[in-house]
Amino acid sequence: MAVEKLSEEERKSWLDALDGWEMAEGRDAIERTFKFKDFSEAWGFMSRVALIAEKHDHHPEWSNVYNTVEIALTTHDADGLSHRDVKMAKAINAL
Ligand SMILES: C[C@H](O)[C@H](O)[C@H]1CNC2=NC(N)=NC(=O)C2=N1
Repeated sequence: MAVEKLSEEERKSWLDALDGWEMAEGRDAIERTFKFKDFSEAWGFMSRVALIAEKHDHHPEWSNVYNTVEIALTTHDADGLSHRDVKMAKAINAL
């Protein structure tokens, strides 16, 4: 299903407002690193993100090493950033 990429205007206003997320190097994606006390807390967070991802039908690219979770958001159906990524980043930040 095709989705529109974010326009220049939308990028300026929306991406700035996303606490902690940065543009990825060399690709049209946003990234954020989350640190937790230990693996159990990191995994708990990932479980909650997984439920949000299913609800939004929008899935993160991510990795976990012990207490650290790295998340990249991009829209495969748009081959770049779309409003879906902004929505998802906001929902993750609200956890
Ligand atoms: C069929 C299904 O709705 C699509 O494949 C969804 C699933 N999750 C997705 N996740 C992400 N990150 N990008 C997508 O384009 C995407 N598309």
